[in-house]
Amino acid sequence: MTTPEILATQVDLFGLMTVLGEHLYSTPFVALRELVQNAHDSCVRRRLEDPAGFTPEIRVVCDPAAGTLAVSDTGAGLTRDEIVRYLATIGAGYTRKLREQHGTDDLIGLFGLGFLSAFVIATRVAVTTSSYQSPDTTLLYQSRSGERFSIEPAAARPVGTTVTLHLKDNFRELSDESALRARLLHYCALLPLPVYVGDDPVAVNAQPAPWRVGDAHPARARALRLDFARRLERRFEPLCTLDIGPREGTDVRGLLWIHDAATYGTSDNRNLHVYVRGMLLDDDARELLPAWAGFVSGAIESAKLTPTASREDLQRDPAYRAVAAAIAEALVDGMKQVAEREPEAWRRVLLRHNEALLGAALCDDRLFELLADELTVPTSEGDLPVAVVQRRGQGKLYASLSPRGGFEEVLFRALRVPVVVGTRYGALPFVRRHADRRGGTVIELGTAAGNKRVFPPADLPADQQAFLSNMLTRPGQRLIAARFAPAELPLVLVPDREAELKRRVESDEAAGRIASGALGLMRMFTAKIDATVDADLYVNLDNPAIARLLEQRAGIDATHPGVKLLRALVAFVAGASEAAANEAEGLHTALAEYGRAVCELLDTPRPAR
Ligand SMILES: Nc1ncnc2c1ncn2[C@@H]1O[C@H](COP(=O)(O)OP(=O)(O)OP(=O)(O)O)[C@@H](O)[C@H]1O
Repeated sequence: MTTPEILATQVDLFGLMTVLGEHLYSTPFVALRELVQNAHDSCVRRRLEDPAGFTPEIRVVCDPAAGTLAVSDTGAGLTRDEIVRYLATIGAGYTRKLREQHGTDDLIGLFGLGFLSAFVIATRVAVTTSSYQSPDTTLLYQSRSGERFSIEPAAARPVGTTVTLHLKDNFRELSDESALRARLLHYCALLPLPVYVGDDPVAVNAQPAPWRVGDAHPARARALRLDFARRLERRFEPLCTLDIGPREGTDVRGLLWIHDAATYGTSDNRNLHVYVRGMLLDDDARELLPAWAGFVSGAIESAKLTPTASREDLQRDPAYRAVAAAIAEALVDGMKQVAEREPEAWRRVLLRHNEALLGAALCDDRLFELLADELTVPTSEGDLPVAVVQRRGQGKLYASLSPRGGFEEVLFRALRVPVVVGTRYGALPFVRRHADRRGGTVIELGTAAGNKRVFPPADLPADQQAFLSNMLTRPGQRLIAARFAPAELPLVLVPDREAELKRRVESDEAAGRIASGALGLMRMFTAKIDATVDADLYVNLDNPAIARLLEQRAGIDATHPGVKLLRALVAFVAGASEAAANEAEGLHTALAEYGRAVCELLDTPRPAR
């Protein structure tokens, strides 16, 4: 048996850097975050190991002319041995050891990788450091690629560390102070230690997170929250804020805000900043917000969330799910509170996000209860609350499923009853839920069941039925005798939507528009549709003109001006429907017939009164 050869795995540092720079982090700029985080951890270390007279401070200074960026801290510093063992050893760090020793939750570093990301944005990295363990010694670490490095004595400095990056050309914007400040504001908003930029005496994170501030006057607390939201929100003006307070089973705290910009039902402008131990981990954790909350942004912190190695994503573990559940709860509770305490803001929320809220109310029963009387649904008479639609429909909620104004419009405009536009986002399900919860009947116009309710059929002897049919219908129309309101409306033509579809699918034109496979399938379906009737003509027996027509039927034929006028009316009401919209010819004939009938009536001497 031969002894196996034992070899050490080689690390291609250049390859590893490419993975880090291009794949592990969403943007190489997060190197800045990593350096600030190291400075923070170093201050925590000093507080634990050498607290006497220690004032923690982190300062980030840039020099646009030189293209450099330097992150300084007053932390523990590093000895020569520590530089080699921790700073320059990938996957190792003192931070992890410190956490294990002290069981502290304050430290951020975990993986021993972060420092490496500096080489993704810098051509050269220089670190001057003086350890509290040997304050008389200052060392300079330098490296171009992270692969090889030098250590040499340097001019004395106070205990602490300064990491200077000579930025690559494409990352030079970090040497611009305002760009730097904007990024730091996001990264460090919740960091408990002060982070200064340049020689500014005020820290970028001087304003504490609102949920960490003790009891403030309600108006001041509200202003603080809005101010915090404004600083973090990049796209929208915050309209109002909602607190995420402590809840059982999770440590999540934070703030949500509703955008002061209109959304549609399907708009998804969700955004969530997630901080873990004060550092921004994920600036787009939208999945933690409920899917219906397309109009909400926020910032949260939780020490229970575990970052993935990229530290820009979160592990989808039970803690993650608990945080998501707590956020959803807080959002619903928060909306209730805004409704109660901030009527002006609430009015704006409803105005801006009515359509999205229709969808939201369907996803959460408590939201439904909150919003049922506040939201409006689109109707033929404009946007109206469901209760109003119901009142004007005398207890019934009429909804149309047709995308364009059809017979429903003619009929219901005559009745002055609003019809819900059932094809718009959330409208019909919301109305149905409303009827379920608050009572009421939804009548879906255009469906067989709906039509039966709107036009209750009436008995008519066969000969009278045949007479009306001969006088008023053209081929393809079926006459149905009915009694319906308003009595002033003599007839309504209701196109058969399935027959309409059959005609469209089977037309030559469709062959060009629909992929042939799909067309074949659709034709199999439409072949079963009886298209001999393409519209039902509901004739209103309660209408005086129809009643008179029936009374005088013995002396009337199709040339009678009264019949011509009614036939023209059929064409006019058909004109409002989609099917007939293309039948310009039919409308034209009807207009001519209408004109002739009027002339005949004018020419007929009126009986003396
Ligand atoms: N500014 C600093 N002051 C003192 N020590 C530092 C500093 N920066 C880095 N170090 C040391 O170098 C080690 C490695 O840093 P690195 O950023 O690579 O990893 P980490 O911070 O431990 O973990 P993570 O990859 O999760 O950030 C740290 O654990 C710390 O011991």
